Amino acid sequence: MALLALHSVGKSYGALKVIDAISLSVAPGETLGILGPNGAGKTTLFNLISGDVAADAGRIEYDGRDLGRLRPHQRCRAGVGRSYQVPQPFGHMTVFENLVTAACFGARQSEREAWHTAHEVLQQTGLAPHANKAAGGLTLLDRKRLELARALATRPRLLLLDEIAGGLTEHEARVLVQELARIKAQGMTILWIEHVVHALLAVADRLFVINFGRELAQGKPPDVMNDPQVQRVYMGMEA
Ligand SMILES: Nc1ncnc2c1ncn2[C@@H]1O[C@H](COP(=O)(O)OP(=O)(O)OP(=O)(O)O)[C@@H](O)[C@H]1O
Repeated sequence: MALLALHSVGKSYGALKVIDAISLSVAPGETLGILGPNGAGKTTLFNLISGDVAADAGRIEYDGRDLGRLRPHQRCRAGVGRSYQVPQPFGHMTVFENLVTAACFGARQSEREAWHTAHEVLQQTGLAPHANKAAGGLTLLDRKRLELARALATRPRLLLLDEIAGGLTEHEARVLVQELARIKAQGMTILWIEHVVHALLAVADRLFVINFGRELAQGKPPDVMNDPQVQRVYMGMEA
């Protein structure tokens, strides 16, 4: 059974259909990469899954359960963790405190459990040397890592990553990809929006391409990348 399934999900803002009858599913342990031009509706899709925005059509099932009635914090506690395109740490708090907060509120852990989780996630994401630094003073790579770490500290089964490699150097993106590959190898189910295509291709099992809120293509990465419609719309190449 799929861990996440969207059935004809839709969202409009006034006359603008931002998400139009999207159906997709993600199997446990699978990484689905989401591609699409700017403004295609990718972040809105995440907002619908995390509950930041309410769908006005269709059904979203997580682990066989209708997410529709759950508020964002309830979805998080059910195991849906996410990162944001623009990192959103508590800047005045340390990295460690940010992780403890995520574990306490996102996973309902006791303070003791949350400390344990924070230590584990610091190791997992390479942030241990920065544990006592204020989150607001981190480099872009470390802010991206913290965004990933905060999502992991909520103890998700499904991880939604929104442009986690955006703005990084080639080397930094490679480091992040290695971290994500390790997380995936531990069995995490991942939905990853990314414009840095080579980073996405290094981890994704399947790709899903959105254009104007609709599905343009989905399937195995080589098939999708060679699809003439995808090449024309997404990469600006003539078929
Ligand atoms: N709250 C809102 N009110 C009105 N329009 C919105 C709102 N949120 C998003 N939109 C519009 O919906 C469309 C899709 O936006 P979205 O952020 O989901 O795209 P995206 O694919 O994530 O883009 P990018 O790759 O640039 O991050 C855009 O036209 C955007 O302007």
